[in-house]
Amino acid sequence: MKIDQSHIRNFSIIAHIDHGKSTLADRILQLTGAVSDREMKEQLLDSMDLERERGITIKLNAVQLTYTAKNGETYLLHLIDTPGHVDFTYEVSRSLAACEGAVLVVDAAQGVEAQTLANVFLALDNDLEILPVINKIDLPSADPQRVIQEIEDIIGLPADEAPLISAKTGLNVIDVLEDVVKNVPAPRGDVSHPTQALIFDSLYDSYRGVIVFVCVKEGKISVGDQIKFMASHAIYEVVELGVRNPKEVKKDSLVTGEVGWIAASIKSIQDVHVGDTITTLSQPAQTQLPGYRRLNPMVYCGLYPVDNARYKDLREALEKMKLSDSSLIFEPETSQALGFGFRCGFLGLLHMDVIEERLEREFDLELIATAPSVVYHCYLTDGSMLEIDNPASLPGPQKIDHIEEPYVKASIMTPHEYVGPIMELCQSKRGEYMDIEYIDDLRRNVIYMIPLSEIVYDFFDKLKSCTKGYASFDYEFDDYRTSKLTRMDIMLNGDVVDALSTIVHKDFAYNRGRIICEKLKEIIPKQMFEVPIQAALQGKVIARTNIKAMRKNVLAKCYGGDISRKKKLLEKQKEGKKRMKAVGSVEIPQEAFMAILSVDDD
Ligand SMILES: Nc1nc2c(ncn2[C@@H]2O[C@H](COP(=O)(O)OP(=O)(O)OP(=O)(O)O)[C@@H](O)[C@H]2O)c(=O)[nH]1
Repeated sequence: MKIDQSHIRNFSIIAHIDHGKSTLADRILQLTGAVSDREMKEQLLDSMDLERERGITIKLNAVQLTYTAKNGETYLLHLIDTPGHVDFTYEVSRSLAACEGAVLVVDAAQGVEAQTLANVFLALDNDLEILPVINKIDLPSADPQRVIQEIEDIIGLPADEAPLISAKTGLNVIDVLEDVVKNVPAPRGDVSHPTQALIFDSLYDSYRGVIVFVCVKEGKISVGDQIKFMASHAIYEVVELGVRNPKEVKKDSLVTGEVGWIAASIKSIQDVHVGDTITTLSQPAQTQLPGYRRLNPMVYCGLYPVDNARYKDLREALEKMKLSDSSLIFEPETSQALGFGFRCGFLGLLHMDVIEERLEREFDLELIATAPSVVYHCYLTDGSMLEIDNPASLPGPQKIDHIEEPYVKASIMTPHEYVGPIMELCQSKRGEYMDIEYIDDLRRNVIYMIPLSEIVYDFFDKLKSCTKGYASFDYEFDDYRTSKLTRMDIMLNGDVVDALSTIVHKDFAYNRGRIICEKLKEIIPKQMFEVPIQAALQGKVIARTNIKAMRKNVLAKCYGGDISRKKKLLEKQKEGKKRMKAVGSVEIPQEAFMAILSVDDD
């Protein structure tokens, strides 16, 4: 069936985590008959195990649906799934750039939350028509009127006609589709123009090479066309292309307004970047679509195979992972303690966790991860600047003029009764007070400038515990500021373990040093001999303890993750000795490398 461009609707669903985005997507797939009820697996769009387990959406996916509206006309809908977490902001933004509209799902019991706002801003940046939808009205605690008022007051969108739905039961979901058909504009491009297709995702297929997901903004792409990736200048011939509905369907061409996949025997993984523009050599475009940027990772850590012989496997796994995730970066690194591995850069902490877990699960690797670090700007006395993403590579103090660290602007949305504890927490993390915004009678938005390195430590967990999980947190990079920073080394049995070095604020160094030594003492199992643990600043020992007692329960306090992280830790712990690394004469378990994170300064 041929459907005219005026009857195409490209849209995303955006929401704060857990407000029901995936559930709504499932219902829409069912309603449009894309999947039969029997085929319906819960949360079909979230295809990765890991996502399902964690209940977060990481990968983008796009499906083509046909929908016959109440006006009797048939529309072609492209539903583009966006990842929901702040770490994936760039991918969200790119996937939104492929759309003309966004369905904004707001939980009728929770109301507007931090990421609701963040996503709305991204949608506005991309000039999208935003359609609010109130979900979970089946819940006894639902208060749709209050939420409608919030959407109008906080976001400034008219919401009195927003569909009131239950994605769970399917109630009124059809109204969402009617809303999309009526209010989302058709794609604007022209099929006779030079071709411009936006890459918003890619994945690696071992038979066909890299599969690229695109939205054709202008012109068309056909099987056999020579295509060019405008940022990387690479040229390939299209072997196959098509759409997903959600099964893969092959087609002869993708025309303006369509969203689909392209296979072109792409073997070089470096050629494909999310956000880049594809054009054809027969109808070449002069300019790229706007918005492409290289991503700067915010958090780095070292990843090492437990078994050194698997270094090559780790490299291959990272290369493959990079295909579906252009924001991952890595380069070889060696550590005296851990051998050969990679320094990897991530967009944020969740991103790091997810990549690590996928590497272990999908590639059957056992990894040791070092504590995450941010990127410091180290200004030397000769006037030059070094970017330091690994504490071990910080030069000696006599060469350093000053060091700058990244600060983020943190917005914490919270019930008003937790404002006090949150301010105390932020203050203890070297935060600088900016503002408290009044949202409504019950809620406030607390804004602080905080060093990213403090968030990399145990900020999330602390925040959760001091607000009983009621606060939601969002951060964005602000700028670099000068701080009194220094490297703290940890010595085991007299040897510096490079993978345990951290960069710390001088005022906190003594306390942290002491706690880390204590913590390592708990975690590192008893050896055949007594092992001194020391913390040192520039060669000067500031804390010391000895390992000799029986091993204690590692879970008690180490690496204060949330429940799932603790479980992960427990599992790793069960595997026991396997995950040990012999460092000099001392066996160190994985937890030790993370323990330096969960340091209580109080
Ligand atoms: N009672 C009720 N529960 C719902 C409704 N819609 C979704 N849920 C539940 O809310 C939880 C979160 O729903 P998801 O669809 O996974 O939320 P999401 O926004 O996709 O979450 P992320 O993928 O983490 O961003 C699940 O347990 C759903 O079963 C609804 O209409 N009513």
